[in-house]
Amino acid sequence: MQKKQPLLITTGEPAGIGMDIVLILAAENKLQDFARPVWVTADAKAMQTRADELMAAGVLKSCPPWQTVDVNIEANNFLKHLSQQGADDNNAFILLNISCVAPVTSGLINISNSAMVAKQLEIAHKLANDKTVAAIVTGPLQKSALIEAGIKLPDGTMFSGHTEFFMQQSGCEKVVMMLANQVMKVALVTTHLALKDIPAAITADNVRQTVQIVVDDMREKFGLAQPRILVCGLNPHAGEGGHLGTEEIEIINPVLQEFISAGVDISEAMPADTLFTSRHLSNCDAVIAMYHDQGLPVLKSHGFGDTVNLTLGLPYIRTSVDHGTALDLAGRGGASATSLYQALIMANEMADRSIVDIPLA
Ligand SMILES: NC(=O)c1ccc[n+]([C@@H]2O[C@H](COP(=O)([O-])OP(=O)(O)OC[C@H]3O[C@@H](n4cnc5c(N)ncnc54)[C@H](O)[C@@H]3O)[C@@H](O)[C@H]2O)c1
Ligand SMILES: N[C@H](C(=O)O)[C@H](O)COP(=O)(O)O
Repeated sequence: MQKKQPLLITTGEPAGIGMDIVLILAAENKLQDFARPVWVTADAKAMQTRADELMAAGVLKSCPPWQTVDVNIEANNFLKHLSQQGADDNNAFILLNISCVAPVTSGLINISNSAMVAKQLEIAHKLANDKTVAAIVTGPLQKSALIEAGIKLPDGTMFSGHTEFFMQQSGCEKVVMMLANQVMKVALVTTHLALKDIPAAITADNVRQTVQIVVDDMREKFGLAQPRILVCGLNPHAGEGGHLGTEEIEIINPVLQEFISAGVDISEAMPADTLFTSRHLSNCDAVIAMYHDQGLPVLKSHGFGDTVNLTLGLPYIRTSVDHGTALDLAGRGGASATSLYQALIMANEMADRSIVDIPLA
């Protein structure tokens, strides 16, 4: 029987809950809900230790079955490289082993292991870019650990997140971070920026590229022919007619008018405080917010744990959990795997909708 391409999960920071949530889904047989193999990047020894800890904590009744293979990313044919190691799909997942240099302690960051986290992202990009895997589903990483370890983005600037890493590694000029749950979808014009740097990043080009990517991907990835989009202003009361800031008048609205004239169902800049009310949300498919903490706290207050983070505008599918490394919970229990499960469902649906899905021989 021909199989579909795998979903690849990166477990991210080994001291965080990335491995815990994979093990929880595997133990509940939820990784088998997709008609696709599931591959997981992690350190094999650390995964076994984490499973032992979770069994001791009573979170897992037994150790879920997985198969470990070593990763040679330089292999011309990655599938052949795996099959030469006897990889098969009779287990909950295939663990692509990427070794940590230092022992892993649950809940305790060791920046010596940050290179292993970065390696997971490089491997994920390569396998998604050459269509060996159907989609990347990322677990949480600790941005500060990568920064403190001296790991940079591909362009040599400070590491700031998966979104920026995959954008640069793919050679994209712009991608869009969107978080989605049952209540709303929120896309951001700017991502991981200090608050003081945001006004300068709200340029006509940035707003235009963001709207275009959101419109295109709402059509392609969510199957909405005419998405209804509402846009937040940058300033309180969307600038109060220019008395509380002029970005709406000078930058944001002229760009939005271009889209309105072209027939896109999009608002002008609206006061963010009242945009996020049920009257408006019930009549829109996506909100565009100007910056991270304008949109995400509202969204996460309506479904933290059931939200998916996705990157629009990439040449491949990437979804992610909505939470961070939760160091306080790693190896102890209490971590919910629901966001990872939702991220897998969304990635699988997008891959099924995509025409690039190639059956494996
Ligand atoms: N996808 C990602 O890679 C991602 C996303 C958000 C934050 N982060 C990073 O994670 C690190 C820690 O960030 P933070 O402390 O702000 O956020 P966090 O999400 O790690 O933790 C916030 C709170 O939520 C709880 N929590 C988080 N995930 C949970 C889960 N699955 N189940 C139950 N409770 C959960 C934690 O215990 C904590 O109390 C930072 O370095 C941040 O940059 C990474
Ligand atoms: N902004 C994301 C959130 O709050 O969930 C998170 O920092 C992860 O971002 P990346 O996917 O770019 O790592």
